[in-house]
Amino acid sequence: MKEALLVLEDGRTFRGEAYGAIGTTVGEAVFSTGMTGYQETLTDPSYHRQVVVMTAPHIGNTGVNGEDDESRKMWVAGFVVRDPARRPANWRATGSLDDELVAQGIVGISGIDTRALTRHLRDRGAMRVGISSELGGLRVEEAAEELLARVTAADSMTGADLAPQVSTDEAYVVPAVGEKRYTIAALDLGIKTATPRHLAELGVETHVLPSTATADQLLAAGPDGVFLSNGPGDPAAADYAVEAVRGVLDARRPLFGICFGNQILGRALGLGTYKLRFGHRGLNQPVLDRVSGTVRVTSHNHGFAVDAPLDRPTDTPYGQVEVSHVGLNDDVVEGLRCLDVPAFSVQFHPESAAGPHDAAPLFQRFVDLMETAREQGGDAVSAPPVVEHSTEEKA
Ligand SMILES: NC(=O)CC[C@H](N)C(=O)O
Repeated sequence: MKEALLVLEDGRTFRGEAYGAIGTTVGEAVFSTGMTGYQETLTDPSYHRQVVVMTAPHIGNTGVNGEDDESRKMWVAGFVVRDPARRPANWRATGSLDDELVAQGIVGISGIDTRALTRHLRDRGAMRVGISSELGGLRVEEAAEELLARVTAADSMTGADLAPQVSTDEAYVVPAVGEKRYTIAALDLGIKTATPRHLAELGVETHVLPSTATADQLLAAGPDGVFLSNGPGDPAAADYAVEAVRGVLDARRPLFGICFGNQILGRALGLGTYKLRFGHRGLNQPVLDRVSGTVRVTSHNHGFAVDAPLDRPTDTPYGQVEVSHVGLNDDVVEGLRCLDVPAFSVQFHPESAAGPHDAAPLFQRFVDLMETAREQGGDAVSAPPVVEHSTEEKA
């Protein structure tokens, strides 16, 4: 076993064993409470520059497979686990997680008391961290000191503009499954593969455009709607996306955003965003859908949130917006619904990769909005329809 070290920016140090690629890495320490779905987590572009601590104690049990990647590669800056599986066992497995981490150069650490580490992050907040498995014969104290210097020199997540680093360089199209009924433009701020796949099943052809696409570029092909994806970094740093969204709102095209997209819509409307102390990352976050009165158990991965009053609609240059969804653990804004333009968004993940399917009907809500726009002809459409979908529909 090769020794490895984890050092948090406040100096707290954990000793463990090298896991995945040998090396040194720094990033923002965050914890995910998902019991499953590590492959989707590792390949979710929203985790770019984050070192993910898994609270589930056994990781790697089902290995990796050729179907569950959410993008072209693993994006996490580092991976922290307690007890890696010694060998994978699953009918879909094509390899072991450990080998895949090595192949993709992801530095990890195992044998960590992830409960103690998570409690520390929960109490003190997300912070910068370093992992190193190249201690170079130094005493642990010396190695920890060296690593701490690298951690405190690293960029913080606040103010980080990361979407262009993960976005596609070239536009591409994901065709509809079966008959094509709608065409949308998707702003790729860090899109996951499951998203266009869900839309495709509803007859939607998705034209994925790079993160820096302008409103004119998004609207060039005359799409039925515009989609804003999830993505890494601080929404306060993505002014180009805010500008693009304002152009889409001006054009009154139906618009749906998720996660980073929710934050960007919020900013486009003039709302602020702020950094949560330790964020929401996991698969079982309860969210109240205030429009339908339903509680949905949802998949989350966010460290920032929109700042908006919960008790009344807010006046914006685009009319009024109300908070449509609220996190039941902490009253964080989890969704926005414009009342005077055809736009809405959620902070969580209806593509549910990984996670429960409770929120999948939101894609249908986007389709309903595009259908209404088509029937009424652009300008007449205002608020997204209030629809009560049963959770079985998509399960
Ligand atoms: N999954 C996401 O889109 C994350 C959005 C943003 N980077 C945050 O941390 O809040």
